[in-house]
Amino acid sequence: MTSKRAERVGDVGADRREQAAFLFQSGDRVLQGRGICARVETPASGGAHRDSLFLHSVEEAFARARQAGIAEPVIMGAIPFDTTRPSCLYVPREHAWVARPAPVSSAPVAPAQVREVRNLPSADGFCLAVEEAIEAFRRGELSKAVLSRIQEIHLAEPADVEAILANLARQNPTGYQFRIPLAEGGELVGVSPELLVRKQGARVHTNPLAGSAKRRADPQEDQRVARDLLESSKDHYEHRLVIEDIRQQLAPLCSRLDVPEGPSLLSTNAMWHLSTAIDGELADSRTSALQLACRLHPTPAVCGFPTAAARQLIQRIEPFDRGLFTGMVGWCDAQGNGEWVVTIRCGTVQGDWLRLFAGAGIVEASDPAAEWAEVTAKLGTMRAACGLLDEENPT
Ligand SMILES: C=C(O[C@H]1C=CC=C(C(=O)O)[C@@H]1O)C(=O)O
Repeated sequence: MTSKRAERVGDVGADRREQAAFLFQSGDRVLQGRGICARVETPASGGAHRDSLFLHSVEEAFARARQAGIAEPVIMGAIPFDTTRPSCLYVPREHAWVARPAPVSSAPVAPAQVREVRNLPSADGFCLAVEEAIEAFRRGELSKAVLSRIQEIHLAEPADVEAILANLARQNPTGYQFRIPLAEGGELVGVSPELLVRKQGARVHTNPLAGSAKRRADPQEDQRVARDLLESSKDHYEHRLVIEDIRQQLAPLCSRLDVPEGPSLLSTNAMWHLSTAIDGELADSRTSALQLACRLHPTPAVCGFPTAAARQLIQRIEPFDRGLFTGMVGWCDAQGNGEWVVTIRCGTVQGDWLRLFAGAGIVEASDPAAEWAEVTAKLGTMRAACGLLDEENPT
C-alpha cells in the first residue's frame, strides 16, 4: 500500500507541526494531543466499509505512527459535512487522557472589539429559505431539512483560543468540547451537546438531539419552555425522523439495540433539546467507531429526511459551504474504539477572524421567525464564549 493516502506531513510548517494542539473532552476526561505525526486528508465517503480507501488511509497513518515509536496511536480530528471533501484527521505525536479540569468559575469574558460582521444569510434570507423548504415539504419532495446560518466576524485583535475554550468549559461544563487544528491554518473550536456515536468493545451508544427551545433566565419560565418542548408535536416529529433513521442504520449491525419509547430533555446553558439515548451491542465487535460514525452520518439532525433530497435542498438553498460544520469531530484508536460527536455549537478561529455556525431542523409545521430565533440562540453559545454581545439583547 502506498503512503499517498495518509498524507505525509512535510508540507505542514515545522512549527505548526510541533505546536499543533488537540483537545476532545468527554464526560469526566479529556484527550489531549500535541504535535502532528501523520495526517489523513482522504475523504471519508465510503468509510462505513472496512475495505474503503478512507479506512485504509487511517490504518496507514496508524502504521506510520507505530514506526515512529508511538505504541498506541489515536487519530483525532474532524470530518466535513460533505464527506467527498478532504478529511481533517491527525495522529498526534503525543497524546494523553487526563481528568477533566474543574471549570474556572469566574473566568472574565473580555468583551471583544468587532470591526465587521457578515451574516450569511441575513434574517430575511433565512426566513425565505425556510419558506422555500416548507413549500418543498408540501409538494411531498421531503419531510425535513436542516438549514443554517454562518456569522463571519472580523475582530480588532486576534482571538484568544485558550480564553474561548475556558469560557466554553465554564458555560457548558458537561458538553463535548473540542479543539482541532485546520490544514489551512486556524482552529476549529466548540462544545457539542450531541454524541453521534461512542464505541467501546462491542458496546455502542448514540445520543441524537432534535427539537430545541431557547432557555429562559427566569426559572419558572424556563421550566414552562421545557414542558412545552416535551409536549410539542412539531418537535416530536422532527425528533422521530432522526431516531427512526438511526435505528434503521444500527439495527442490522446490532445483536441488541435499546431505543427508548420517547425522548427526554437535555439542556445546555442556552438550549433545551429533545434527546434519545440509544444503547446497543454490536454483532461484530470489530466494527470501528469511525465505521459506525460514517454509516450514521449525516443523520436527519444535521441534514434532513430523506437524506439525498435534504442534501440537495441544502446545496441549493444555503448560501455558503458548511465545510466542517455539521460533520463529525472526535477520536478513534487502532482497536476501533472511539467517540465522534456532531460538529455543532462551534466555529473556526483564524487570527482576527471568527466563523460561527448554527442550524435548525425545519419541518412543514415550522415557523420561519421561530427558526431564525432558534439559530440565533444557538449561535449565542459561541458568541458568548468569544466575548460578543447577545444578538437579541445587545445592551
Ligand atoms: C444543527 C444544529 O442543531 C441540530 C442539533 C440539535 C438540535 C437541532 C434542532 O433542534 O433543530 C438540530 O437538529 C445546531 O445546533 O447548529
